[in-house]
Order: sequence, then C-alpha cells, then structure tokens
Amino acid sequence: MIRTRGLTKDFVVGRTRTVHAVRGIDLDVGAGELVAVLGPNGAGKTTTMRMLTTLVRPTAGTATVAGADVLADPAAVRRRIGYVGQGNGAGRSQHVVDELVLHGRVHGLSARTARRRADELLDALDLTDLAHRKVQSLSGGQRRRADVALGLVHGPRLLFLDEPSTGLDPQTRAHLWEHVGRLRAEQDVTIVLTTHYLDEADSFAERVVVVDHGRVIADDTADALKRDLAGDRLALAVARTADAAALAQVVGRAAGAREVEVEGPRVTARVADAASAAAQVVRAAVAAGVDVTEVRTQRPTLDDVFLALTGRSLRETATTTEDRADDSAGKDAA
Ligand SMILES: Nc1ncnc2c1ncn2[C@@H]1O[C@H](COP(=O)(O)OP(=O)(O)OP(=O)(O)O)[C@@H](O)[C@H]1O
Repeated sequence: MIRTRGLTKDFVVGRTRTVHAVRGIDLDVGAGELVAVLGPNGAGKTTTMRMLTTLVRPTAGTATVAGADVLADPAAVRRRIGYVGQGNGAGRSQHVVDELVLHGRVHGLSARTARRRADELLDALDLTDLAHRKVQSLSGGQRRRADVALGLVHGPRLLFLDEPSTGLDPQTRAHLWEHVGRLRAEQDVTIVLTTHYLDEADSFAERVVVVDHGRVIADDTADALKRDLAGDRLALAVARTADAAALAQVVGRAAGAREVEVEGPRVTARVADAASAAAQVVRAAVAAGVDVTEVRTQRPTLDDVFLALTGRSLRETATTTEDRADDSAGKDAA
C-alpha cells in the first residue's frame, strides 16, 4: 500500500533558514495494516503524512501510495486514499448525511451510490441517529467520527488519520478506536494514523513507527519494541539495607539484567522477563541468606521505549515547532 525510500522534506523559511522536517524516511505498509506513527511535537509526522497524501511535495526521495507515485501521478493517489487532517472536516451548518452525500458526489459517485455509501458509513460509525443533526451541534467525538466517515465516503482502501483523537477525553478516544477497528475489519481499509498518545498506540495499533527529528527510529509491534528496547522492570526490597548490595549482585545475573540500581534497601533493574526473573532472584536470595521483603514487576510502556532510544521521555518532550525551526536555522546558518 505504501512504499517510501529516502523521503525527505526541507522547508525554506525566509531567505536563509531551512527546516529539515523529514530526513529520509523508508516506510513499507502492507494492505490491511493498522499503523500508528508516534513521535514528539515537531518530529515530522504531519509532514510525512502530507507528502504521502500529495499535499506537500517531497524535496527528495520516492513514495508510492496505493499503487501510484506521489510525484508522477498525484491525482491517482488522491482518488485512491482518504485523508482526515487535524481539525478539518465537515461544513458546520450542513446536516451530517448531506455533507457525506455531497462529498461522495464531489468524488464522482452517483446520487444513489453516494446516499448508499453515506448510510453504510453512518451505520459503521454509529452516527445513524445523528444523520440529520447539523455538524456544528455534534460533540468532539461525534465530529471526529463524522470526519472519519467523510474520509471514507469514496471507498478508499487506504485511510490517513492525522491525530484523530487529539482533544478527546479518554472514553471518547477509546470509542473512536473501537469504531476505527471495526471499520477496518468490515471495510477492509488500511489505516495509517499519527498520534501523541502512547497508551492508545500501545493498545490499538498493530504496528508502531516511532519518528524523532524527521527520522524513523523504531518500527515494530508495540510488544516487540517493549521487549527488545525497554525490557521489564523489576523492583525488590530487603529487610536489612546491608543486604541490598548482595541482592543487586543476584539481580545482575538475571537474564537481560541492566540498569541495576541500589537505593537504600531497594534494588531496581531492567530484565528480559520480570516474572521469571523475580522467581529466580528470590530463590537465589533465599539461598544466600538475604531476606527479600518486597517484589514488584512492571511491564514497560512505549515511553520507556522512547527513553531507551533517545534518552528523553516522550511525555516530557516539550519541543515546540518554533524551537525546532530555530534549532535548524542555527545549524544551517553555522
Ligand atoms: N510549512 C512549513 N514551513 C516551515 N516549517 C514547517 C512547515 N510545516 C512544518 N514545519 C516544520 O517541520 C517540522 C516538523 O513538523 P510536523 O508538523 O511535521 O511535525 P509533527 O511531528 O507532526 O508535530 P505535531 O505533533 O506537533 O503535529 C517542525 O519543525 C515544523 O516547524
């Protein structure tokens, strides 16, 4: 469905400043996949999506989307994809169903087909009861679902969603994801979306592509990323603080042990599999006469993955777009 090689975008700002928004992305997405592109503000997620949807012309590299080249045949790409951008969507004073039919007609569907397609999507996205409401009267979550319906009205096999759940409360986000998942199963749509929300990429996407500073720094299932890059966390405490160093030695022998740290009576570490390491460590500690009073295991999050990859926490990465532009300008000027 998507194949990019060395996809690059530089924005020239003013006379001398260049922002290297996307720095050579290679991406392959197969039919039927649900891929979340994750990264901090200014990482290049939206610019990548805008190149793939032909809204922005790449500076270098190649991209084939839904069987057409974004540079050689952008019109074919546009016909074959759906795109729901940040904060775009339906005309506010239109009724939901009318807006859907209108979009279908704009895409060349007959009146009858556009109406049938609108009804199908209203049903799939749980909007049938709202079909005759004005778009402006919908709640944020309902609006986002209407936006998704608009992106799908011409029957594309590939849908791009740029931050579909930003600004929605957790329950509404979960609801939207449920619908996206169902749509995918029922309508056989490949979905590529961007998100800031680590937890939702973790729970719902089958594949997570982590982007930072315009590059792909990881690309795998959330589970594989967590297992390979972050590891489980194991935390133990001993009855006598003097035993903590001995316990740390035992922990250090567990499979995949790293970042073994001692703080007072507490010992923490990353290990390959916390559950089996915990049992093994406790057995070895008992054999060594060390009294372990507390054992806790914790699965890593995608934030741990980002931290392992970059040394920064995605949650705390507050790089603004302006900062990024200034950074880049500084480098170019030098
Ligand atoms: N039209 C533009 N002109 C100049 N710089 C731009 C333009 N569009 C994006 N940029 C810059 O390119 C970089 C990447 O921006 P982009 O919007 O792709 O990031 P993002 O990962 O989608 O961020 P966010 O999560 O905040 O939406 C940023 O430094 C941004 O300031």
